[in-house]
Amino acid sequence: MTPTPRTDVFASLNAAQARAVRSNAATVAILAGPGSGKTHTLTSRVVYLVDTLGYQPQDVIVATFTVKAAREMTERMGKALGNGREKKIVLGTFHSVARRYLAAYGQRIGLNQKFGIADDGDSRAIIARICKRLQLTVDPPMARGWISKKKSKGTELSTPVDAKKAATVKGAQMQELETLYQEYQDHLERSNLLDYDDLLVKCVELLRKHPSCVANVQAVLIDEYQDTNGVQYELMKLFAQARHRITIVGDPDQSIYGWRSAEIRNLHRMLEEYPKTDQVALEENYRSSQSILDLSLTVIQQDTKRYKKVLRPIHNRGSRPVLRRLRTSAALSRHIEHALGKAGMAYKMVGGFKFYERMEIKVLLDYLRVIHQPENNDALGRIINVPKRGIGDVTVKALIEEAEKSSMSLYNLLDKHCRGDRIAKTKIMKVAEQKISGDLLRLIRNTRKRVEEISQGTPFGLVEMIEYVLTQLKFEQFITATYAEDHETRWANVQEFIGLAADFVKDLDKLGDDSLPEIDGLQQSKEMDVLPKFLSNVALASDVLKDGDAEQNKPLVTISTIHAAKGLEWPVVFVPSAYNGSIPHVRAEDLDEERRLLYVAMTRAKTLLYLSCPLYGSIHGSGGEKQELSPFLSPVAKFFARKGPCFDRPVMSEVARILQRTLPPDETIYKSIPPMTMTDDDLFPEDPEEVAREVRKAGNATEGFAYDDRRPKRPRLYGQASSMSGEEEQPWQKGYATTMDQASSFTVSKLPGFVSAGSAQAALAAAEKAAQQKKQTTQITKKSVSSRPTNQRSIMGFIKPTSGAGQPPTVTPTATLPVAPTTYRVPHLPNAATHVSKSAIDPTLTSHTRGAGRLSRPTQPKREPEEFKAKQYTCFSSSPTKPPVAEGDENEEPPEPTRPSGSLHATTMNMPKGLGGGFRRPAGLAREGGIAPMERLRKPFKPLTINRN
Ligand SMILES: Nc1ncnc2c1ncn2[C@@H]1O[C@H](COP(=O)(O)OP(=O)(O)OP(=O)(O)O)[C@@H](O)[C@H]1O
Repeated sequence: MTPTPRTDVFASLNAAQARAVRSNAATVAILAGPGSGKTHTLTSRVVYLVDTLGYQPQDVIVATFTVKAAREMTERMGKALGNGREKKIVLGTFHSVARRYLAAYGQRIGLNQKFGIADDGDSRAIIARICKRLQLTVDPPMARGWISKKKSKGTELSTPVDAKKAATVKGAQMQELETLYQEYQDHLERSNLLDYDDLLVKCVELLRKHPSCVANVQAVLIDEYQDTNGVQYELMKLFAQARHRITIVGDPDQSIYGWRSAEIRNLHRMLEEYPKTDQVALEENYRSSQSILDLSLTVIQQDTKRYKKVLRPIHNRGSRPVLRRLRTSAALSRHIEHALGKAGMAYKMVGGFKFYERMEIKVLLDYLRVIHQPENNDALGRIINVPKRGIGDVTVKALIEEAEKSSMSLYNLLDKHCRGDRIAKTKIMKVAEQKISGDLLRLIRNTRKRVEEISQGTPFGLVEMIEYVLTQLKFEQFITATYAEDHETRWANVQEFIGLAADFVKDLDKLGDDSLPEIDGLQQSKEMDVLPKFLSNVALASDVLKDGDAEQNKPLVTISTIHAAKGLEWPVVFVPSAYNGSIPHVRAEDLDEERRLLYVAMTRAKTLLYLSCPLYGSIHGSGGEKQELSPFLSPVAKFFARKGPCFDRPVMSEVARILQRTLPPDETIYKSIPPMTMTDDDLFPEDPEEVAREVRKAGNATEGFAYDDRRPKRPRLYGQASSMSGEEEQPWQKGYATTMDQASSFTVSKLPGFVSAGSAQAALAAAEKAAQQKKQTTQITKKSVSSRPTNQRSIMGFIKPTSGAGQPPTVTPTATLPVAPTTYRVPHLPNAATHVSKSAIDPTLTSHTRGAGRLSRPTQPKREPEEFKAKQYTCFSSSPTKPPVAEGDENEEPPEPTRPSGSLHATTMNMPKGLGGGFRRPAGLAREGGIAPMERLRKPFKPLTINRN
């Protein structure tokens, strides 16, 4: 078939990017800083390999770090390749590509083709149960981390760090860990389950023993290479074993997954193992303003051991990044969500609590898992009493033990027993028989039977199956009876789940079958059912594009963990809680990784960057004590502005220029701002302490006086309509799409961790319906021979820490903002359409006062404590205002705040939850002091925040 007309892949590439794309070397390493177009270059290389060199798309493997990156690449390649050729590329996360190989060829290494995936929750539960049963003294979360590290290290790498760590695990404890490891593996095997690490380990085993499975592979390309771990490195080599053609892109400065066994040394390994690697350095940053880039570099350059590299901004200086001292600034996403909800601004949550980890969704998924794989004892154990069937935890445990003793699956044991074949004649079995024979087994049996009948033409797809299960279980009644307070929201989640399943089925058609290409003489097992594909997608999806929202391109604020923000970009970025204890996190083991994390956060911003640090912490997070600015920021704090820019025309023009968008007329920009409203960043004082002192001096520090750092009675700057979303706006369109072209929508997870407008709508509808029902009824229930040209710097700059000679630091350590060399180019982008409209303010807007300088501070009105108390409010990055500390009383215990502080990033200690790790989870709706669910549900645009991490 003749490919359809394609776009010129080189049109959107600079010289270095183009060189990387057309490199003839077998191995190519593109290592560059943030925003330099690594992902864009990698994608373009795939297009070049297929379109120009004529590689068959199905002979190319592309491994990305997230599901979202995989989708975006597919989309971009689709536009460039045409004829749906992108669907044939074997593209996905390491885990999903490994799963595809195991599904197709796993039987060669003895895998049952119908293997399931044990997700994090499953692994945690299995380990905890073994620890309890064998009375092990090891901490289950620590043990789980140990097992995962042992698997993800790969077989080729053993490091001094690991040896040192192993020495700290004493003899007896090591013995326990080994026993636990063995038991855990045995259990997974019996249940025909593979955990995430196993997917990679087993795929390594398969490809070592059966290289023929990848005999067709012409090229392997890896995104975000700095975050690959040992076993992923081995897998990369094995994928490429036929022709050894590998292209990697990465940035050591953005290595933030050390806590998940990522090996920053994989880069050395690759350059040593493939000495002829063509190294390409990309030195231009297309994303951020010069000021943002310069300040981000001052942060990362504090790490003297890092690989230095050049990164030049192509954009103008832009507005100076802001570092705000606020009296309080709660990192808890809940406060931010609340403030956004209050302002009527739509938002989405990324990297938080996973959608499919919500109880009602988990239960449904477990039913589907048992239907697909009845031998999954864990899943069956979890649903045996949901909805309630009168079987307690002790009985469930005893039943699982009984099944393990009888060397059969719990399902088979119960099934045989209830059919009269009484293998185990225990009392437990009798109890189980009485309580479950009626519905559970029948439901599983009937559903499986219906699935088998599909081949005979019965329409019983995934959605029908879910609906059938819901009806049989009377699930809505069960939700209503069990979760009295937030049943509408939970039922709305169930509706959302059905919608996601429907989308998945549609996507299978749209994105194509993910089966592997046929290789001559090699037989593959084919996955015929949608259910196993859906289940593995759920288990492997960490963040997926929600097509609906992308299509509607809804403007949304994104609240995200820093880890989940990796690879993405936004016009404006806020980083709250930049204090010592939050970043670096108080429990962090690797300070350099924490610094890199802050660097990743800062370099996501295109035009405006705000960081904030609270003066005081919370009682739970930091004992209510005075907070110190993050040590990564304190040496460079003087370079930041103390408050944000005033959004006057010059600033807005600069923003438009950097974003390469047309600047809308004043009318559009300021239409939602009430007359006489200032666009200065004066909602909070520059120095909250100074204000407090002045207020006290003025005699307002009366007993019990609550200091308020808000300006009195200031109209809101945001309204229902955002200027960026104005209909008149005509966004600049590039001839290609990259990572962030759909910034406002693509981080919306298809399955986990998001709150979509659909869900909110469904919740509202459900709330309404429930309210009506209530009225009527009563309650129911990476050395090298370089081929690089002379004008390209060596990539070895990444490997050898330099002393600075020959590699001028980007930022000069003076108290003025680092000035860019005059050789910096003012952006010249082929498609840039920066039209700055007339400079005069539209006459109809003359009534708007936009502040141009420092404003005099209004006098703080004297307030009575009770009056203040009643007016406390939560704003973006703020927790409720605390009462003042009277002079002389600074050492006194501060009053207890109402909310604990938390951070929106994971640390080296976040993985083992039992060690106190894990993201702090904002309270659920039902938590005391929270927002009443019904009240939230009744408000339009009121987002849901239930059970989110
Ligand atoms: N040659 C180019 N001309 C214009 N814009 C470009 C070019 N190359 C990349 N960009 C733009 O720069 C931005 C960053 O690109 P990309 O996401 O590929 O960078 P990256 O190096 O992968 O970033 P990070 O490491 O931070 O994830 C994108 O908005 C992309 O459109």
